[in-house]
Amino acid sequence: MPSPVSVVCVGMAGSGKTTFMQRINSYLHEKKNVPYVVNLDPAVHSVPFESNIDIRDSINYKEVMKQYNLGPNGGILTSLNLFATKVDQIISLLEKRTSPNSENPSAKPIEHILVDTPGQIEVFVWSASGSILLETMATSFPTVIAYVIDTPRASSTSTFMSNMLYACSILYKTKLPMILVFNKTDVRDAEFAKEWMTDFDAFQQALRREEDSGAFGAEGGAGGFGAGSGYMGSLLNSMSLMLEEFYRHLSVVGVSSMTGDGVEEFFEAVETKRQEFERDYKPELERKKKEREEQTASQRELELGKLMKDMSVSGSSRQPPRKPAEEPETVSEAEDEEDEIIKRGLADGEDSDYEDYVGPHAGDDEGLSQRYQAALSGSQSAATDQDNSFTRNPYQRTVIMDVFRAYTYSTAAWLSLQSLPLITGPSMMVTMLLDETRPVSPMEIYFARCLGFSFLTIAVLTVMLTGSIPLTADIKESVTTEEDDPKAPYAVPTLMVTSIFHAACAFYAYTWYVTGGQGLFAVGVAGYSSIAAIGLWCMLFASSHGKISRRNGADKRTTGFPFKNSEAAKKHGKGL
Ligand SMILES: Nc1nc2c(ncn2[C@@H]2O[C@H](COP(=O)(O)OP(=O)(O)OP(=O)(O)O)[C@@H](O)[C@H]2O)c(=O)[nH]1
Repeated sequence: MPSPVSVVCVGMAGSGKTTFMQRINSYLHEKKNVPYVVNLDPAVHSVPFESNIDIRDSINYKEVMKQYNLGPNGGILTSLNLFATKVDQIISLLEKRTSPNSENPSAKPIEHILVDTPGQIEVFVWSASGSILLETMATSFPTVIAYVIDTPRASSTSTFMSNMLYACSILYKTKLPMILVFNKTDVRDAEFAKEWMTDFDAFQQALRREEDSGAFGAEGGAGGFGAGSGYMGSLLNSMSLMLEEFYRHLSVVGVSSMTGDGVEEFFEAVETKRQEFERDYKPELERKKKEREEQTASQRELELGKLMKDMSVSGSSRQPPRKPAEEPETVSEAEDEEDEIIKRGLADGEDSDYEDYVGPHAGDDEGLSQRYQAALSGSQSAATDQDNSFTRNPYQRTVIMDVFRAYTYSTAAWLSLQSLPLITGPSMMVTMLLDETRPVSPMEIYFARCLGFSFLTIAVLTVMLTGSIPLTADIKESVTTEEDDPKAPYAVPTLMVTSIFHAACAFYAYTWYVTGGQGLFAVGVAGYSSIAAIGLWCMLFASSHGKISRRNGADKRTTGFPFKNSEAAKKHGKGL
């Protein structure tokens, strides 16, 4: 099955992009070929179609303007920049939504992703964030640019040429297949434009006609700025010749977003361009992607080498700091200098400092290098795997799981510690806790032992339910607190219940300590509250319901800072 094609609509303000998007969206719905719609225009007040991803849900354009003290264009640009930081999430969401539904294999897969862009075309096409969004999209899906042109306004040779130059610049900037959509054909037929693009003489004649009638430079031949300028005429002439080659790379369709005329033709052009993308653009994109990956890998090698060298000289703290005037100017200079420092350090016998500093692994460069390699390659592969983003930072996961295990073991140890005297010497324990001197009743002994056994049971259950000690030798990988980790589904509930238990016991022991003043209760307060604190930390950082996102480390209580998106909040409130 071919992968879904992404259609990015760009065009000058008022050319009819949004109306066109609405038309192609409803056309696809009619054909029972539901598209996935993305709105990247943060400034649009309302869109006449339902968007699956809307920039306005996460970014409040007016707040951005206010907070950063920007004008409308700066506001749009900054909003796009902020949104571009989420490009990984967007692409993985698109990939997930457009992949076949395993739960419902008969459901028709999504074949089109429609993207609406801001009316300020240059803000999108010429900004870094626009490039990032487009490039990332194109590496995942065949991507086609639909450049929407206001046909009635392009009916004079000069506005037509301006539009073509703009289209040409977009083509060279994005390097993606492009379809010219002459919109509003219900007002003015696009045949003239198609003719001008294929027949140089026809354009020449139109130019001459405009010059002769003194209507040069205005739509519909009404005269205008620069009318009759001979220089402009000859410039347009030569430009039309120059653009001939460019026209050959384009598909041209006339569409009326109002009546729906030409939409079918547009989708035929999309299919042609999709095939062109697969044939001509994809290999080039993949070549570039590979090149970038190789570059990143070699850069990493270089950094690793430098890191190893840094480690080699890290013990030489007695080296005088380098003067600013001695700063190396090139990478090779810097490397030569580092080699020099290493040699000097070793000659001075400073490798003993280094050994002290690095510890037992000193000299085990290969092993160390391998460990760094593993850490670095781990972070690289995770960038493409959004849904496993918890695995993005293996170091962070290890730390979290270590604390989690420390919690479960200390819970088990603390409870076992209390259970031991209760089981082995119940009479002694009861006597210690009695205010009066009297023989201990059998009932008291029974309950004291029962309490001891209960503590021991909770201790065993805690380590088992959290998977800290797996029940089967088949579990080779360590257990996580992931919701979808089948190895320990009760890990998080056990964490919560036991943490509440510790907190309640700590409070109870505290009240007894305050009223009775017995030192044993103070020990109870210290023990229970310390473990409860670790449990709380685990609930915040290790649990799936934590307030701190394990995905990106964001604190969900302050995500609205510095500006809260009240519109999105309202929508979520309504369950939209
Ligand atoms: N007659 C006619 N009018 C159209 C057509 N398409 C759009 N319009 C009108 O053109 C105007 C601009 O349309 P929009 O869809 O808002 O244009 P846009 O490019 O999204 O505008 P910005 O978001 O401001 O850049 C509206 O008044 C539309 O009704 C069409 O095919 N025929």
